[in-house]
Amino acid sequence: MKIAAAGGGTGGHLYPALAVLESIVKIKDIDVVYFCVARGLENKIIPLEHPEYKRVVVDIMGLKRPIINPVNIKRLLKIAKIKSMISSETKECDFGFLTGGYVSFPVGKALLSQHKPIFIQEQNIVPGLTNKVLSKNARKIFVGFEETVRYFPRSVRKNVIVTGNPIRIKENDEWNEAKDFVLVMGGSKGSEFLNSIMEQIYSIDHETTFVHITGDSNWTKRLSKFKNVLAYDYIYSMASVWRRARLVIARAGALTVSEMLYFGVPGVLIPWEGSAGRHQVKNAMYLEKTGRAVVLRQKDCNRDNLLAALKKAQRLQRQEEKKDNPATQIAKIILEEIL
Ligand SMILES: CC(=O)N[C@H]1[C@@H](OP(=O)(O)OP(=O)(O)OC[C@H]2O[C@@H](n3ccc(=O)[nH]c3=O)[C@H](O)[C@@H]2O)O[C@H](CO)[C@@H](O)[C@@H]1O
Repeated sequence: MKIAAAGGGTGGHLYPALAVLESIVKIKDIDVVYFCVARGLENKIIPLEHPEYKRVVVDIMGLKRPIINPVNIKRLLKIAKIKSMISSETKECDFGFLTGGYVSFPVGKALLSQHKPIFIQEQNIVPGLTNKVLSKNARKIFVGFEETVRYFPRSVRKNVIVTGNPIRIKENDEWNEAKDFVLVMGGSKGSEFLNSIMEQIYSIDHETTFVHITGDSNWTKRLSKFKNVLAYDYIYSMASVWRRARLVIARAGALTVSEMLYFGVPGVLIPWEGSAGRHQVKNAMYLEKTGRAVVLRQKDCNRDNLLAALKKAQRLQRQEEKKDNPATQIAKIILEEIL
């Protein structure tokens, strides 16, 4: 059997897909065909970590927001052009697992036109456009949060299953450069805003150990001059990092938020206000409501307010790592449906 998988551009779409695919393959020997965005993170990570997957590179770009934009006509025409290439690849596949992002749209459409079942997974509290459209014909829709269900059309809600977001735990994930530190991360691409506000904190806090993922080699060099800061462009073994962290200061991408809950690490969230439908704000608010984070809006985020938020977050206890990974549950449901 063969599965057509897509979801990428950023880690927030890619890692949940990998977590589920790895769980599926553990149970049943299925070949994976992964549709990658040419400039997406998946096009870099998959050859490194899953050279056995067939990689199909799709050269498209996401639609600009707001949707009514002349640039989008050109982008939609491009999607139409590569339709036949995608269809000839999905012809070989038996079903699809899609985690959103614009590449999932043409792949989902191609599978549906060939009458093949698709399964989708939504990470954010507010679903993305691709998942909302594809949900109408999806066999099952897996969501990270209970609140997400009401954002799907009434007619498809019976197919929505609340599982929590799949957590990617890589085999041989063994980062051990530090322990009991404050992790700083701006999602899978880093955040210029977090990098620069944290530089102000580092210039006065010389005691706390920080592990800071910058997403940018210039920032890594610049922040490495502080003795108590371990700066990285990117880390490939995040499970071990989470297991060793005491607190986190981060953007509120769905996977950051879900990993905080899964690994039991509390922290300060400064949501990226530009996210579609302001979904990061909703992700962050959810975590604050559950008592696992202090939320600081970017407009209020200066050095002193961030220090105060950090102090407040220090009162939140670290919790035990969760035992059940939603990735396993999703894999089992898909296989029950397919086999
Ligand atoms: C800028 C942007 O478009 N962000 C979106 C993107 O998140 P984005 O990928 O930026 O961030 P997320 O927090 O959702 O996920 C990041 C993922 O990358 C991993 N990681 C991160 C840094 C690193 O060095 N190594 C590493 O493996 C994290 O452990 C996590 O699994 O998709 C998410 C899920 O749809 C959305 O909620 C975000 O709003």
